[in-house]
Amino acid sequence: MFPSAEAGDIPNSHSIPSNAPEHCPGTESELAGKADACQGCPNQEICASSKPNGPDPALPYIHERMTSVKRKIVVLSGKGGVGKSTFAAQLAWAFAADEQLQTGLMDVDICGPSVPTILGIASEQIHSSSAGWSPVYVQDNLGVMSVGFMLPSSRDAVMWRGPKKNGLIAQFLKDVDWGDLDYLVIDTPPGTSDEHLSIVQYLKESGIDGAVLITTPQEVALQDVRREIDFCRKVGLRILGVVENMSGFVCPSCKSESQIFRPTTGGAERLAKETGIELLGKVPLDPRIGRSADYGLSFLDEYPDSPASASYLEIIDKIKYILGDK
Ligand SMILES: Nc1ncnc2c1ncn2[C@@H]1O[C@H](COP(=O)(O)OP(=O)(O)OP(=O)(O)O)[C@@H](O)[C@H]1O
Repeated sequence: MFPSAEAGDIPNSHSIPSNAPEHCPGTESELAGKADACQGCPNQEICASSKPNGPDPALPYIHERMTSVKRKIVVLSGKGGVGKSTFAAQLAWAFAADEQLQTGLMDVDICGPSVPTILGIASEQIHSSSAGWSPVYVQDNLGVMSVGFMLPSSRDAVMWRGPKKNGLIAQFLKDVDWGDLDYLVIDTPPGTSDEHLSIVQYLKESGIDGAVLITTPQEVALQDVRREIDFCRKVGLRILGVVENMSGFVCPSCKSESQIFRPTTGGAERLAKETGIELLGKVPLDPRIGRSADYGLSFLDEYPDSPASASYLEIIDKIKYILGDK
């Protein structure tokens, strides 16, 4: 059985102050307070005087484990509820549709793990062996790891502060026996918090291939995506592109499309132009996506001919193309 989530190292947390300049190296960096970007920053003196902690002892183990993962893709969103976990699941399912490809899905949304439900494996538990913790397998070539598997029930809340969350993420990266993976999709909580910084820090050496940003068309969601873009740029995380989710409603009967979020529809297009980031595509609002997720079924398999499936597949093809895998 799975060892307690309490166990393991508690790595250093690091942060970028909210009033940090562009290209802030972060308070844990050896360059804290000393980089060009720090000149004139109100935090410069504090950062320069605080001794950076030594390298995290988990890093070499993480690097060793991650050498057997070819591609690591992080799924981000500024706001909650925009469909990030649903997209991460479809992405993993689509990769795994090719039997030759080994895929992992890691859910680091520690306080709101929805991946086990979306993949229909919420009642599963994690087992450990001498090789590490075994992911839960949805099918032979699709393994999943989530804090959701460690909770007694889906009603139980995880109330952890940053260092404890970081400790679990380090364990997911170094102790999970993913085996050789072609793709590791990492689902994150909304916003830019400890979990995101940990992932970036822990995978710095092995490298993250890119981030996919999910948004809905409303301006409030787009504002948060701008912050997410700023975060990615500050930490040097490559952005593969933006996906506009719940973008219009296609009636399943008459196939006509209604713009639910008028007049802000098209916001992701504008944002993409404004920021020079690729708009990977738009996924329409389709109530069957929510139903499939609630029943733990792959929407792509259930409704392969739907406009939403066509959009998902087009977006996933673009991601593969950008990564040079197509
Ligand atoms: N295109 C879509 N059409 C209809 N429903 C959708 C669509 N995308 C996602 N949903 C539904 O919207 C809800 C929120 O999706 P999801 O849990 O993936 O969001 P999230 O961004 O990961 O949220 P959080 O970060 O707060 O966990 C779910 O019920 C999901 O089934």
